[in-house]
Amino acid sequence: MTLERTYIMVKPDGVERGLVGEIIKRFENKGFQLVGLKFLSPTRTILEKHYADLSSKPFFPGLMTYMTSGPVVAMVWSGKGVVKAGRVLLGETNPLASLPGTIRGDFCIDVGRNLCHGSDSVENAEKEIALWFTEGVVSHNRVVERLIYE
Ligand SMILES: Nc1ncnc2c1ncn2[C@@H]1O[C@H](COP(=O)(O)OP(=O)(O)OP(=O)(O)O)[C@@H](O)[C@H]1O
Repeated sequence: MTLERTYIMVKPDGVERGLVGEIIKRFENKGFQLVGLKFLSPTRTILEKHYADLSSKPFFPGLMTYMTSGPVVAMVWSGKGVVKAGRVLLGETNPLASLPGTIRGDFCIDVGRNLCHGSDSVENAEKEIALWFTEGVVSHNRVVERLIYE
């Protein structure tokens, strides 16, 4: 079975605030599989590609300053429906509109400090994985698979 994949990134505020483990834990608890993980200081070049569709927005310069303010944790998670479910785990783009129980609903307030990124479609997930994980990801058959999927 080829499972869906998504690109999840803990942004610099999430790293600085010590929420990397908490964010990973929520994806692990759900049953999704971690297949890519790295800690890096993103360049403007990669961020300009990642956020290309937002380049004309008034908040774009601030977004670049925020995203280059420190290291990020880049991850690829795999599982049934993981793109949509990942966005549910993250919460709304605006944290004040996010319900308690979501990452943004529980841990942040401002849209420009919303802790994490999650791909918004299967197509964009694959583009983002290709951008951030040029070296590829791990291929591993977990033994717990039959306890998570029927
Ligand atoms: N009005 C805004 N003011 C400041 N920053 C914003 C604003 N809107 C979006 N952003 C920032 O740009 C990021 C990307 O915006 P987008 O509209 O693609 O939302 P998203 O897909 O929910 O977020 P992400 O791609 O980070 O998961 C947001 O997560 C947020 O950090």
